[in-house]
Parts: sequence; structure tokens; C-alpha cells
Amino acid sequence: MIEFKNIAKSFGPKKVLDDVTFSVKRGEVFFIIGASGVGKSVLIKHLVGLLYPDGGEIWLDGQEISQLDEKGMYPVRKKCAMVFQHSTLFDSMTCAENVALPLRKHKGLSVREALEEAQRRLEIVHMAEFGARYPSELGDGMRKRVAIARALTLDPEFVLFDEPTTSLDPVSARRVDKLIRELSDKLGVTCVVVSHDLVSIFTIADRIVMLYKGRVRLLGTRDDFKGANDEVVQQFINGRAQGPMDL
Ligand SMILES: Nc1ncnc2c1ncn2[C@@H]1O[C@H](COP(=O)(O)OP(=O)(O)OP(=O)(O)O)[C@@H](O)[C@H]1O
Repeated sequence: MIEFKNIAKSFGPKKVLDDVTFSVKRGEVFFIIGASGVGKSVLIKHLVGLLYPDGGEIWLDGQEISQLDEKGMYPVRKKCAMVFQHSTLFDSMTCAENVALPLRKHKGLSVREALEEAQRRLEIVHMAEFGARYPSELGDGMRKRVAIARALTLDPEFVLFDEPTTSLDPVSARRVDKLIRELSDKLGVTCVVVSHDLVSIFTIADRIVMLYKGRVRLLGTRDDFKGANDEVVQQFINGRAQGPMDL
């Protein structure tokens, strides 16, 4: 379980997160949504020690992690992997070698063992037959799936996705959605997804939190969002230009 309690974060005079409290349950596909610049990426970066809050607490499976030093963050990063918005694959390595890299580094496997394990991760993301290809030979959607395979190398319990379908064509985007759902349904991985892709949100989310003006505006299921009696929520989920939202 992930718990954000009263998280506050400013950059200089700019207050991005004011008082954010919510929790994510084990095994669910949980979306964090909200307008551009509302602090969605900032919030998830706190979970892997890329940012530290000015106030509040972050609990991961009963451990308070917001004050851990670099060394203290190692086990947290093993448990909680992040898939960044832009591909961070090495172009000079094949897909299998990219996935094998963390296995060699963190599990001390031989080259051959790591490549075999990498192949198993590529199977999970339906990319087994592309292990010998280089990232530059693949489209964005396939590269994203390889990046997800690499995030799975240390068998994380939580995977954080920063806008996983942004800039993908609709078919590739839906394949990534399906994969995220499978990670939760088949492997029990807790998936936290930052997104404003309304199709993804209303296809695969178990629960959704909407951030607005540094706070939680609504937390609930897809049906809670569709039926919400809140003009700000309705404007956002219907993608309307006109309405009460301050951007
Ligand atoms: N390291 C940083 N230093 C200064 N400002 C930052 C830093 N990281 C984020 N910000 C600011 O915090 C605000 C929230 O950024 P964040 O990337 O979390 O937005 P977001 O909700 O994920 O938006 P988007 O949907 O556009 O990605 C932005 O105004 C951004 O400029």
C-alpha cells in the first residue's frame, strides 16, 4: 500500500502540492489525473526519492520513506520501479541487452543468465520475438513495452508510469493499456499511472485521483468520476474548453 499524507511541495515561490492525501491499494491500477502542471509527475517522483516533500509523509507498505537517504532508498527502488515518459533505452544495445543490464548489475547474473531472464521479461510484455532488435528499429509503442520489461527486471511490487501512452498512436496506446491491466491482473503488480489519456483512464483504471490546485479534488472509481456532481471534474473528464477550471 502507498499512502501520501498531507504532502506539500514548492519550487521557490511556486507551491505545486499543497496538502495531498490519498492511498493506493495493493494490486490496483490507480490513475493520477489533472491538468498540465498540476504536479502529477512531481508527486510520483517522491516515491522513488527523486524529490523530497517540504511537508507530509509517504508510507510504502508500512514504512515512512520520505526522509530516507540514498542508501535507504535502494530497497524502495527495488520494490517500486518507474517507467519514464521518454524512452531511456540505450540505442547501442539490443532490446534483450537493455533489459539484461539491471539484472547483471543488481542480481550479479552472468551475461547468459541475464539474457535468458531478460527474454522472460520480454515475453511478459509480448515482445519476445524482438529481443535481438535495436530500439531504433522499433516504433514508439514497442520501445515503451521494452522499457516496461526493463522496469520489471527486479520484480517490483509497484510500477509507476509517467504518461505511458502520450505520443503513441491509438493502437499502440491501447496495447500499453492492456499490458498495464495484465501486470495488475496476472502478476498482482500495483500500477500507478500518471495520465491525461481519457481512453486509458476510462478503460483500465480501478480507481482515479484528480489533483487540482495542489489538492485532491476527487478520489474514486470510473463510475464515481462519470457521476460526479462537480463541474471541474466534469469539465476535465469530458475535455471541455469552457468551464470553471483555472489552468
Ligand atoms: N525540478 C523542478 N524544479 C522546478 N520546478 C519544477 C520541477 N519539477 C517540476 N516543476 C514544476 O512543477 C509543476 C508541476 O510539474 P509536473 O511535471 O508534476 O506537472 P504534471 O502535472 O505532471 O504536468 P504534465 O501533465 O504537463 O506532465 C510545473 O509547474 C513544473 O514546472
